[in-house]
Amino acid sequence: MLNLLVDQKNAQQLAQQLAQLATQALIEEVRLTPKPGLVDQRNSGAHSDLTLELMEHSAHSLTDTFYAIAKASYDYPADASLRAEIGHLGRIGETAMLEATGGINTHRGAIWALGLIVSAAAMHKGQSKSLYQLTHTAAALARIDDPRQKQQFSKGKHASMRYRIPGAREQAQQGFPHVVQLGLPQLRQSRRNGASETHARVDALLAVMATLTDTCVLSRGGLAALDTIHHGAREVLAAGGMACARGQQRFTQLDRDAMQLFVSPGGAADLLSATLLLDWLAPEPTTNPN
Ligand SMILES: CC(C)(COP(=O)(O)OP(=O)(O)OC[C@H]1O[C@@H](n2cnc3c(N)ncnc32)[C@H](O)[C@@H]1O)[C@@H](O)C(=O)NCCC(=O)NCCS
Ligand SMILES: Nc1ncnc2c1ncn2[C@@H]1O[C@H](COP(=O)(O)OP(=O)(O)OP(=O)(O)O)[C@@H](O)[C@H]1O
Repeated sequence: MLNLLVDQKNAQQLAQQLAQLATQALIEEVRLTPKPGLVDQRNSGAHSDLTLELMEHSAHSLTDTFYAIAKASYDYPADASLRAEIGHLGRIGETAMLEATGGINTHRGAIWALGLIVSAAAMHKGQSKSLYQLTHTAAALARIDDPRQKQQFSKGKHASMRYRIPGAREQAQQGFPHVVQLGLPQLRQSRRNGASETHARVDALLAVMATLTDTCVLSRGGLAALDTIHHGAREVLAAGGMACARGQQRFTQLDRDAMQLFVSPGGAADLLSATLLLDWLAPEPTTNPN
């Protein structure tokens, strides 16, 4: 699949492939189990209105949006006109998601993060395998003002202003530092250490959670809850991660804390999807045995 992507010259085929990969990243994120406070295969975490089935249905409803974003971005520069178009398509995607879920927000933050990465990959015609090039291009697009963006209330914006912390917008504008510097390196390090793919992915989620100013957690639980989540995630990793018994014991505590505080690290989950997508688009260079 990856070789095909690199050789791809046709806008339509590339768009199809990117849309499938983005959808797959969402599906694999939600199926990953266990995740603290989040929807997974065990339960709905700290969500009374979300289920695994609804999240998967939502993910599939977004394939057309990712396709349209890739098609519009193919071989284009990150300029004001593309920003306006991608903003427009992103909002159509949000509407499609709400129609598919009966008005429930399942993937708003994910449309933003994955939409920008899909756009960047298509701008480079699927030919860039460089993590930095892809995230720099996505960031350049995110930094351009969207002329058609309405000034409306959002819980994320409110939390960002109230606590004076960066949220989803800034994470993208800075080139996804929690993915590039934390999630992806942890995913690959855990694999190298011999962890199973599931454990490596949970470790990657925890590496993001350990410092992310997640407006989902802040909106519901405030700074004290965010501190508990940060501390808990760090402790699991410090105990050796999910591949070892002590890490798993500490994880159980974090899982209980998230449920008791009734918080869900949705922003970290979105960035795990972004980590998976970038892992596929910009695979780790294999060392030459010679
Ligand atoms: C920037 C977005 C995410 C709005 O974010 P805002 O902070 O206003 O808050 P909102 O509460 O609606 O959504 C935030 C969501 O982001 C995720 N999130 C929360 N904290 C973080 C964080 N620190 N880092 C990354 N993601 C986070 C969570 O899933 C959360 O639910 C986005 O929906 C938007 O502006 N869309 C407009 C359409 C657009 O321009 N699309 C272009 C690309 S597709
Ligand atoms: N597995 C997951 N479980 C829960 N949320 C997830 C998961 N994966 C991604 N998310 C992200 O978490 C966000 C959920 O949003 P949030 O928790 O703010 O829900 P809400 O309905 O807007 O708020 P609230 O439930 O507090 O009223 C979505 O935008 C989505 O992108």
